[in-house]
Amino acid sequence: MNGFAWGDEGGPASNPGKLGAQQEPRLPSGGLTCIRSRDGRWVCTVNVPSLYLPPQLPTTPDCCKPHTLPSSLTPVTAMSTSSSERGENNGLLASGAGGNGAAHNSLGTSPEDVLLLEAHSLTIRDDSVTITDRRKASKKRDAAACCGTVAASNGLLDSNVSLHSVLWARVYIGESKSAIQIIHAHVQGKANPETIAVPIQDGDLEKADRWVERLLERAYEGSQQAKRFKVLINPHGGPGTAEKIYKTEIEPIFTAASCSVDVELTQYVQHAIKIAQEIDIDAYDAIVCVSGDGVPHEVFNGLGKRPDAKKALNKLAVCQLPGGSGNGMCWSFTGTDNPSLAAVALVKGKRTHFDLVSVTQGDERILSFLSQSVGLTAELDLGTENMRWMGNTRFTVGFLQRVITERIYPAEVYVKLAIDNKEDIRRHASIAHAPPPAVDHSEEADGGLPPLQYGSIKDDVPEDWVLESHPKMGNFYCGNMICMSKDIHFFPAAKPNDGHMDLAIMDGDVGRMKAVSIMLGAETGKHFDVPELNYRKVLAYRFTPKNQKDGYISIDGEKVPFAPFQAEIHHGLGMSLSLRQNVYEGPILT
Ligand SMILES: Nc1ncnc2c1ncn2[C@@H]1O[C@H](COP(=O)(O)OP(=O)(O)OP(=O)(O)O)[C@@H](O)[C@H]1O
Repeated sequence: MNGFAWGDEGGPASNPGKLGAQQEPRLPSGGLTCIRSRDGRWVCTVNVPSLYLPPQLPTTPDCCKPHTLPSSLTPVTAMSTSSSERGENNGLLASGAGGNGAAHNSLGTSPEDVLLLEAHSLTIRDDSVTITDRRKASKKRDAAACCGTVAASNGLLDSNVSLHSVLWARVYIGESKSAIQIIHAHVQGKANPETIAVPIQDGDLEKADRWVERLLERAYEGSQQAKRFKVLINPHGGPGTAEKIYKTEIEPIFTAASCSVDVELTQYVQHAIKIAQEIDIDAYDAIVCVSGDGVPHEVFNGLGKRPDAKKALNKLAVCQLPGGSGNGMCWSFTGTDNPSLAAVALVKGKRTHFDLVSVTQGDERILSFLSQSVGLTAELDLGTENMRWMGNTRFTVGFLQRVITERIYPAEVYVKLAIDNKEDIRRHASIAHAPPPAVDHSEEADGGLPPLQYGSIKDDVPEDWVLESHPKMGNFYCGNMICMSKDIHFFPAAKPNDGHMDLAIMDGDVGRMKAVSIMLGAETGKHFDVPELNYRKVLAYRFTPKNQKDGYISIDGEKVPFAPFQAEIHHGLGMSLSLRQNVYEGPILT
């Protein structure tokens, strides 16, 4: 064992009594060894597993014989991490992506992860990169080795940046000075690009180049570097602030990450359909909609109208950054509606297939990526337009207004069931990896949209579909994504690419308190267990309104005629970028 040491005149504060009488090393449960030195001071070492140890180092500091501790072997517990990286990041940077590099660091780093310069050492760790001032560090270590004084203070390491927040790195060659520049997202409420510059000598340029390449590889593991974005901004989306949000919060992140951007404002309703129909799919990696859910809905449908629809839907990731009031897609894939944090998630995002749904109504075939709803939810989507200025709050106010009336929306529903009980759904949701896409999504795949497996609304209902009468239906809600808007994880069992739609039906007469508790439970996914919520996984369904002349039907938040419609899933037909591959961000069903 070995480690850093610190001294204290009175012995370790946490355990002075036990250690006071001992001259022999003891090993308390925390992996700490404390001995009293000749001058009466207590010196403690943190025990680090032997994997840390360079063979030439003794197991305890050899008094007055200073040695150099390679920075790659610096005990991880000694690292300092800025408060912003620890938690003020809306959960995004602190996830598996590693907000606190120190806590997650593992024991080994390979030689190419370490760059030793004259004054600094730079080390790529499991989920962070550390930059150490070697002179400062070695002075402190020498002092510790000789005198048993402080070496494990925060001053030992100068910078520790999570790999997730590394946006770019380069070797900058100036006329008189050269430097490695590490551009990272510094998070304080929002993410701001900041540059760390580490001076390098001319003789180090080659190895610096190699190290920078290695850093970018590690920082972008599983993800493409320097993505090419077609950005569509709806200047009228949500509260009408999308353009400003893009300029102030999103563009700086894209620029810092060396992404190329081609920005276009949508000019009119359905403009995004035309753009997606005509876009050169080889020129971009993703279409990023800074908008509500309406623009990505149009983009999917524009891509779906192309003769090479399948290829286009596979090639181009379609993403949303928050420019609307719900921003369900942004929440589901990035876990936030903070524009700059979501932008970091896209820049570092991993390609994830996800399921799309074909909805047929009359002669139309519409692609749906988010949800179809009738009753309460549709009213919230479409009947609260006059409250758009409230942003996300309009859904809460709208809900409270409507739940009082306990309205019902009678309907007849045919379903093609996949999983029909909550226990099995829970089990399904706990499977970590999604099955592979059921359709051919290879780059070579060509042709328009996949054919409808169950026919359209104009065809007879297939024989194995189950007929359900819902004379008191209050809410019909079918979705593909876990999160519909902030704090509404209505489909906690949804997975991006499981080939199922999640269908939730609730009667209108369950009682106001029950309805409120279901909506409140959606924050954590607890509503899933409420018996009054009928939750199934389905492959297809047909919805027919009964005994009503008019009402709202919402497809991805867009109003369609109040008439029968039919829906079926297309396994993994769509593509997006997600913080974690094949995973939605949100509560996990336990
Ligand atoms: N320049 C424009 N003028 C008018 N309408 C537009 C314009 N650009 C896009 N639209 C339309 O705005 C509609 C809504 O778009 P979007 O989803 O971005 O915002 P939203 O509906 O306000 O968002 P949310 O549903 O989250 O409140 C879409 O149908 C789109 O066609």
